Amino acid sequence: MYLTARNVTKKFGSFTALDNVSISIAHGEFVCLLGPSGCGKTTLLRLIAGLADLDEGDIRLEEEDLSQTPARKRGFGIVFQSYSLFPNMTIAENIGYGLKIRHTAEAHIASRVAELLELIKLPQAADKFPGQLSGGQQQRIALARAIAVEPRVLLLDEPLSALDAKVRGELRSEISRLQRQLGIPTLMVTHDQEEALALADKIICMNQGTVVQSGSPEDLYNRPATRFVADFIGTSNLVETARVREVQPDLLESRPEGPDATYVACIRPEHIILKPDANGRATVRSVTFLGNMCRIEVDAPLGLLTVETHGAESYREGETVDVSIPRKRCTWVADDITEAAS
Ligand SMILES: Nc1ncnc2c1ncn2[C@@H]1O[C@H](COP(=O)(O)OP(=O)(O)OP(=O)(O)O)[C@@H](O)[C@H]1O
Repeated sequence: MYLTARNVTKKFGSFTALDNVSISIAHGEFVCLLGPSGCGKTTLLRLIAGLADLDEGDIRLEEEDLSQTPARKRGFGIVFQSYSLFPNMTIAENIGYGLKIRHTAEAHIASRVAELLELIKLPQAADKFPGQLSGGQQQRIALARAIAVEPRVLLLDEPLSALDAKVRGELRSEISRLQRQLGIPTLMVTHDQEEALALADKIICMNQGTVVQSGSPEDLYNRPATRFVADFIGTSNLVETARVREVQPDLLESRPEGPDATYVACIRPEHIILKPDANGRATVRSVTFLGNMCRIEVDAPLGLLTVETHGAESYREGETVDVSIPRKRCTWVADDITEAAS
């Protein structure tokens, strides 16, 4: 592994913000730290950046212990949520800043800045000031400034969250393209699961100061380990074991051993098959048209289910339908919420 954080613990007074967290990033990998507000993502990023000290554990870059290396010597590029450009410097001066403080020759700075402006598709912006650019453009400049010095790792802290939806989508593609093109190992903090699914090679899902699951976007979506992950990433229908046993016992075949309270069935909305059926045992409660699909709430023997359909079939509120769930589409997840409560 290229960058590792091992058994990292960080406390603020008596509050444990990170509890024995371990993560790793491989060469060229794009890793997202994903989790709800307050779970410790930013704290972990700041420790890796060297902007705060950890209480226990270590952070290594290719086995080199970084504990005594100050932030500016780590050779990392950082982009924050707020664009944090220097308002009184031109765009060219902003991008070249890191090179200038490293005493790079002026001619080299100028050519590197021009190259980066091309790369981020803002070749005309060199002599402008940050205030003359849109939020999305400023964030691209912040990105160019971070990569100007050829960082060993790129750290992104919610870089898209201050932007409106359309610009966010564009910049998301831009970040993805740049990261792949340059191959810089990247760690991005986000609370937006869609963003993490779209960008990451690996998602590290966190909750309450711990890592709850990490893996590829496909792994986390298709094989969530816990109720928390199933709920946080995408939409899930979660059904208690006892209810499954009563209504559709064949779904129990893939269930790991354990008392009823330890696992719940997780069924994704797109895996439920609806059929119009006057004698069906389920009733459509609501239908929401979302353009490329319909989201339908159905009162079914398994409970209130959310179903997504892409088909031509349309449904009306109050209509009786048949609901079926293919056995292999049911995943069993650990009921961490029950465990925590008991
Ligand atoms: N300097 C600090 N002093 C005291 N508590 C802090 C400090 N920094 C962070 N915390 C607490 O540690 C917890 C984790 O904060 P952190 O900013 O890492 O969360 P986050 O997952 O990045 O959330 P968000 O998405 O809201 O930024 C929070 O409960 C926060 O209040």
